[in-house]
Amino acid sequence: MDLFKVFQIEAAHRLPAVPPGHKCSRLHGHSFRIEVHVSGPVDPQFGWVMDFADIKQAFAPVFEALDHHYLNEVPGLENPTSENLAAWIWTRLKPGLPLLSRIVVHETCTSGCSYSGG
Ligand SMILES: Nc1nc2c(c(=O)[nH]1)N=C([C@H](O)[C@H](O)COP(=O)(O)OP(=O)(O)OP(=O)(O)O)CN2
Ligand SMILES: [Zn+2]
Repeated sequence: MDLFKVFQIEAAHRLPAVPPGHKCSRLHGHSFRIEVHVSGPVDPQFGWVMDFADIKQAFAPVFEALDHHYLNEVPGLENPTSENLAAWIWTRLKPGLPLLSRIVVHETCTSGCSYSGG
């Protein structure tokens, strides 16, 4: 069974590796929507894979590190593409959330990426 919880992060960034004149080389912001997915068996006693509140608790340090920050200044996010952000979140969540199966980053309403580790 796969379950997920969605978080919204307001943050600014610019992409330093894009060619000169690319719109994303300019400072801009997004309301990033982050889906955190976990997969596992349904516990027959509780009727759930895990408590949504435990996903929220695991995500809290990530939220604090990213929300209302300039992502380029966050260590490890010097090039804050959706891809790098998804991998960055995965690396920080996986140790405390072993059932983590996927991170989905919605950078805009029409753009994003999905990362399952590895
Ligand atoms: N592979 C990636 N490509 C782009 C990324 C990225 O993280 N990974 N990021 C950007 C920009 O940060 C940009 O904010 C988002 O790009 P885009 O989808 O082009 O944004 P628009 O609002 O212009 O989208 P439209 O729906 O096409 O209007 C760029 N590329
Ligand atoms: Zn952007």
